[in-house]
Amino acid sequence: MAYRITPQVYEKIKHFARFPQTGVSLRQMVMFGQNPSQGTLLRASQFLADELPIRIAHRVKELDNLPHNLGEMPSIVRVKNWYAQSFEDLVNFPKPELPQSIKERLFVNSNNSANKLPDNVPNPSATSITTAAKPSVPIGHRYYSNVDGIEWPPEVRYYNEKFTKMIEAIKRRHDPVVTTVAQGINEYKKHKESDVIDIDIQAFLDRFYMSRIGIRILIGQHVALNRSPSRSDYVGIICTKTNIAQTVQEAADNARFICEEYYGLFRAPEISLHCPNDLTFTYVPTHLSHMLFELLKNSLRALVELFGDDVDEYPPIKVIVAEGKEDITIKISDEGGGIPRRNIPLVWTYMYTTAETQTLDPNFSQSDFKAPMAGFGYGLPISRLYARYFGGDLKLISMEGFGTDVYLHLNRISNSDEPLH
Ligand SMILES: Nc1ncnc2c1ncn2[C@@H]1O[C@H](COP(=O)(O)OP(=O)(O)OP(=O)(O)O)[C@@H](O)[C@H]1O
Repeated sequence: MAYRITPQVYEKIKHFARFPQTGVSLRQMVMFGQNPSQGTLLRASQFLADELPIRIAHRVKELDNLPHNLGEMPSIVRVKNWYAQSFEDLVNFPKPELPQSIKERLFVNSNNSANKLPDNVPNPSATSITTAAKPSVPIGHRYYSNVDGIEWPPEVRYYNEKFTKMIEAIKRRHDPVVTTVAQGINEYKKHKESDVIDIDIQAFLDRFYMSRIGIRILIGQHVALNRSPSRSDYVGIICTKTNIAQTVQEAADNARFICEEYYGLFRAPEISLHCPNDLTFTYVPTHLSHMLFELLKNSLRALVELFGDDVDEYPPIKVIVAEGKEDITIKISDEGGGIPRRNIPLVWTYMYTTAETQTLDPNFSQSDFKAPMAGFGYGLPISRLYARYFGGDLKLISMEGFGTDVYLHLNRISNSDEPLH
């Protein structure tokens, strides 16, 4: 039977939505997650058991208050039900039953300054996402802190495993959120017979997808710490030695392959890379790959559409990586003809594409778009959210009639606050 939000659950959601969200920086996650004991993991699950329902409740509330009648579109209602269902799973999950002595030990180290995580600094990109950004609650030592030095009874491991399974299922339930919201926007556009996305809807989508990134990082990180055997250089999903040259090369190979398949080319345009081979930094490699792949795909497409699919050679795409104290910047330059200046603001809006629009299957349940060459108009705005998430940014400058330069700034200090609102 289809899930319905009961009035009691609604009341609870409203209650939770009154609490502020607590941000976690990349740096805090790295410091916390090194060789966690079962007790530390238990504290982390307690943090998530408090934090995730708050974040989810904020989203349900927002989905309820959408401008115009977007909230009534069937796909948006579907998404709201997923959020409410996950909220219920979290708040109904039983608290751990532990002997008193263990409970006491669990919080014993929490005032130990050696275990205290550094406070966040304001995210330099947060203000451009929302004008009403409130600072999130400092994480301090309340939640994530290492508790060690004792034998943890089997109940602790058992609880950690069950909790991990539950949040993994939530992550899976939310896999098709981006495509389903996109479907909802399509429904809305048809309804109002216009192609333009209102500014308020655009702002909602930025906040909504940004929050989704945060929730998925928290869950992904927790699952990885509980599940995966520890790999050197990795703390959960974060790699402390993310190699830029290697990541660009892999994204370039993938994008060129897709381009060759899509246009039936013998050889896709070349991509030349200027980057020290040993340049590494702390980042989530899957995010970096995703952004680079999307940007390179755009440049490849622009070149093939400008020069045609039957030329012997295209002007190569140049990828230049610069290492500053604060940022690592990756510039991608193509000679694909650029974008008319009038259209520049549009490239950051969702659903703006010059490719033939793809139809979205309403029952589509894949986690992300399965890489066609182009067609949803999500590549740039979503990549910018990923970049901003950890304090970076994405900028695009075009010379119409010549080509486009995209600057991907990645913040290497990585202690900026999560952009929550
Ligand atoms: N390097 C570029 N050169 C020329 N035009 C570009 C470039 N990058 C983006 N664009 C324009 O911006 C539009 C939006 O790009 P975006 O990456 O957001 O979506 P898309 O590539 O159309 O679809 P997808 O969701 O599959 O990424 C493109 O359709 C294209 O018209």
